[in-house]
Amino acid sequence: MEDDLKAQEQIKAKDQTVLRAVHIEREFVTGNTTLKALKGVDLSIDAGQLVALKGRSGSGKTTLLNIMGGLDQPTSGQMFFQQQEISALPERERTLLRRAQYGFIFQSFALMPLLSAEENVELSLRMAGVERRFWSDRVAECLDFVGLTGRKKHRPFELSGGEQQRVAIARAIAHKPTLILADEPTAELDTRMGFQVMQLFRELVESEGITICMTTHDPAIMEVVDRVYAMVDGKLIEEAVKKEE
Ligand SMILES: Nc1ncnc2c1ncn2[C@@H]1O[C@H](COP(=O)(O)OP(=O)(O)OP(=O)(O)O)[C@@H](O)[C@H]1O
Repeated sequence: MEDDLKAQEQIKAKDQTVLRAVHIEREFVTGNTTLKALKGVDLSIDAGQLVALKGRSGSGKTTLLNIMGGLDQPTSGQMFFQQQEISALPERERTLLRRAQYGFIFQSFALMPLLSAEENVELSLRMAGVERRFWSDRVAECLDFVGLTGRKKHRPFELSGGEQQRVAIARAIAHKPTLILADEPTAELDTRMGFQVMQLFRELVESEGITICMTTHDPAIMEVVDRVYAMVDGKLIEEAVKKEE
């Protein structure tokens, strides 16, 4: 009975739309030139999906990711996180929503250089307002998940690129976000380390039901994701995903 309920809940969670873009446009005005980076993007991302945005440099991927995360606002159109229109929220509410519900991962890891791996992860719990008594267990759990328990006292410069990105993943998941936004998370890594990061993403989606949206240039990654969108001329086009049976 309990298992049935749990299964039903999982199906329900899968049906939910986590992120919805409605005709998003974004213009950048520099001097007397206006650049249309996004020209009407419509997109819907369901819970528990791993989604990739690809496209050539300058095609608008980061711009879209920033609007998805409430870090930037569209010139027109709407971005919804679950039922809430994040693009219409005042700055302070957007920040609170972001801290509680989102995890961010960047190409260059963006760890605090003077903090150890475990202190970097702990910082995200502190920022999300998680009670202090939960910190140490949750930090240990997240570092274990990314396979870095043995490196917890190391600072970023004492870790490899792949290890730093895994600390960044532990930091992004520590407060149990609904959605992770990752901007070129494997771009600085070699093929093997990039693959490890993608395996972790897959595991997060499968076992934790986290939704992940990432930008990438890497064609190899396309085999691990559920959906691929190509950014072409400021618009998104969905591509067929080839998956091995
Ligand atoms: N703050 C800004 N002011 C002016 N123009 C900007 C700004 N941010 C981005 N742009 C322009 O918008 C376009 C889209 O940039 P964006 O960073 O979203 O591309 P991208 O697809 O992420 O590229 P890359 O793969 O190189 O990271 C580019 O032409 C860029 O120069």
